[in-house]
Amino acid sequence: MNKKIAVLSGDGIGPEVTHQAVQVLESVADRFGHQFIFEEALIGACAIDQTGDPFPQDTEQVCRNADAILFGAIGHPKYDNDPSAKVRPEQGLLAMRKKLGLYANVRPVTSYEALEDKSPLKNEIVHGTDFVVFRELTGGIYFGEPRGRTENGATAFDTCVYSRHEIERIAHQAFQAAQKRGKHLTLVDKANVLATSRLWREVVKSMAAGYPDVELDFMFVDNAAMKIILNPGFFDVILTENMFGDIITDEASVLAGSLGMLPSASTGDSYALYEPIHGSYPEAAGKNIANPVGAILSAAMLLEYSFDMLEESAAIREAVAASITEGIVTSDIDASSTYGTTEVGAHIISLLKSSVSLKS
Ligand SMILES: NC(=O)c1ccc[n+]([C@@H]2O[C@H](COP(=O)([O-])OP(=O)(O)OC[C@H]3O[C@@H](n4cnc5c(N)ncnc54)[C@H](O)[C@@H]3O)[C@@H](O)[C@H]2O)c1
Ligand SMILES: CC(C)[C@H](C(=O)O)[C@@H](O)C(=O)O
Ligand SMILES: [Mg+2]
Repeated sequence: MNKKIAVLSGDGIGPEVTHQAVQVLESVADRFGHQFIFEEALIGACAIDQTGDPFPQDTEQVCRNADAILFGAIGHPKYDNDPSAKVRPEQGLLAMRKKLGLYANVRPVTSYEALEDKSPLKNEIVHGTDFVVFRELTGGIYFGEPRGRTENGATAFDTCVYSRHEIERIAHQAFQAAQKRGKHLTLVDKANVLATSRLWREVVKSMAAGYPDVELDFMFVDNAAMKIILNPGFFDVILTENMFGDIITDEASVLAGSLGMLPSASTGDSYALYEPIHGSYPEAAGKNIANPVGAILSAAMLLEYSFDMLEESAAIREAVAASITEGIVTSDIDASSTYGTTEVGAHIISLLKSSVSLKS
């Protein structure tokens, strides 16, 4: 198959981990007889430096022309530490999500048996963790208007807005995912306080009759933050709004071993983008210590979701799991490890090659 992939590496560790994901995709193409054409484009702080715009028109066009988009991470301390900055890297990411209509962010959370002993949590808690978070990505407090400061600057305000339509379209996806998995959907919200959460509850409840085989329950986000760590086995599919989903998935990454482990798919009606859930981890940039697994597993999601290449994506997941079992991991997973980003990526590729040649 011939496919065009837009590659937006971004800032900090973004280029390092994305490079490993691209190498993995090249290796898949080689072994399975596909042709992937990669087109790079700027986003985030590096785009501001070169064009003044965190999501330039050229980048948008590259995304629209591609069959799928692979994204790294954006963000730079010079903006994080300057609250008065008018243009920020994060605006590029948010503009991209909004303009491309990427409303459903799917974040799978799985634990690895080989990492249970290294977890700060007890083995029996981490063991068998396997749930997926459907995070709404283009609404809520991230985008609501009005937002800003009063004239004298003494007060700031953001607005959380959700419409029935925005809730329904992602809720259908979460119900359908639950039907294919453990048939259990949990809506995480703050309906005891927020009007938007009460609308989420009303809409999702009204849809439940269409999915009679799915058990639906509701949990307040503060309780969910605790239960995810205490009893992750309770969860199968979590559906939640934009900001709650952002926060609980960083927390959930502890179950997988590190924030560097979790991949995601950001999908809409016309485009799909794949991104590790972590940020640009500026302290690690250029040091060859970032965990590339979240980016590599995002490439596996890309093959599965956008290209329907199930065998290819499974091969990547198996190679990642085997590499972890062999202890070839970065230092965020095992502090005594001497393997860096490139060594872990190269090892996953070597496992991928040998597993494919064994099968053929
Ligand atoms: N999607 C994105 O592009 C995205 C996501 C989150 C944060 N950010 C941006 O990234 C910058 C840094 O933010 P932050 O420090 O809060 O979040 P971060 O995700 O970059 O890093 C937080 C911590 O997670 C760990 N970590 C993250 N990725 C890792 C990896 N691949 N391997 C090993 N450990 C990893 C590190 O301990 C790090 O200190 C900010 O500018 C922020 O706005 C961007
Ligand atoms: C950088 C930031 C805007 C972004 C978000 O909050 O969505 C990030 O944390 C993420 O998880 O992708
Ligand atoms: Mg986040």
